[in-house]
Amino acid sequence: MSKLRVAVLGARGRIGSEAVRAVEAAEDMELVGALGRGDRLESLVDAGAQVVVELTTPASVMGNLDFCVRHGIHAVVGTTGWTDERLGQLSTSLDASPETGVLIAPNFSIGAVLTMMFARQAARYFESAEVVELHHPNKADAPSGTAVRTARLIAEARTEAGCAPQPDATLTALDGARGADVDGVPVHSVRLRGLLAHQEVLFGGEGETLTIRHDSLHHSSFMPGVLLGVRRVVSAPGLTVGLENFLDLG
Ligand SMILES: NC(=O)C1=CN([C@@H]2O[C@H](COP(=O)(O)OP(=O)(O)OC[C@H]3O[C@@H](n4cnc5c(N)ncnc54)[C@H](OP(=O)(O)O)[C@@H]3O)[C@@H](O)[C@H]2O)C=CC1
Ligand SMILES: O=C(O)C1=N[C@H](C(=O)O)C[C@H](O)C1
Repeated sequence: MSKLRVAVLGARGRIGSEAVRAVEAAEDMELVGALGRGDRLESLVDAGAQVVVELTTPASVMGNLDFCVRHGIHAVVGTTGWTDERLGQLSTSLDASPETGVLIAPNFSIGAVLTMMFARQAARYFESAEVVELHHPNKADAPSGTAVRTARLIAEARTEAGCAPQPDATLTALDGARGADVDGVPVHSVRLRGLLAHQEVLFGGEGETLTIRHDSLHHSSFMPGVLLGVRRVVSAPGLTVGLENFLDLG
């Protein structure tokens, strides 16, 4: 069987360099490109890349994906910064290239994906829900893409179930004391030397709380998800948001 021809964008970054090693080690893949800032995207076409793994910055990702979609190169995207407007823009460009697949994965680690799924499941049963994400201090953005996605899934589940808005009678004395409001769910960001990527989802009801916690302790935690995304995106045309769509979660 022929190997999948894969290129990594952001190849010298923290997660990109790990992805380069993971693709090189995968028996069913061939690394045909490892691009950093300033490298020519045209080299992806010259190298015959079938799938790009996009791990750059929110400022670069849209331009890179525009190029990939226009050239029929599938993409597995871990880069953050996704708004409804950006997703709409990407969907529109995919309409013109209907055989191309793009996976946006807010988090590639299986534990983080399960955290999001469990949080969505729990959301309707508790009056209160808050998300605390904790990351290394070099992270480019806050809140994390994972935390925003988690909060949105919680909010959607609560709306579908007809839940009332969360109780909160606090008068805040300082801006930011209650975190960022993501569709009615407070999201708090911690940046601390020594950490990598961590998240707690806190639920509260009458006389009880539930905490779901996930810890990524090394960038290797994201690699099985990256490789799964690469293998599956080639037969998933259009836009897929969330690695859970490629997992059998029962
Ligand atoms: N979905 C997931 O599971 C995960 C997602 N992420 C996300 O991935 C992204 C990268 O994170 P991280 O590796 O920590 O960040 P880094 O800053 O370590 O890496 C980003 C890399 O992208 C390079 N870059 C910037 N613009 C371009 C471009 N146009 N073309 C090619 N390369 C470019 C940067 O180069 P230079 O340094 O020269 O600017 C840098 O080497 C973030 O959005 C992060 O949140 C991270 C971990 C897991
Ligand atoms: O920048 C990181 O490190 C990470 N970014 C992603 C996010 O913003 O959710 C995924 C993971 O949390 C690591």
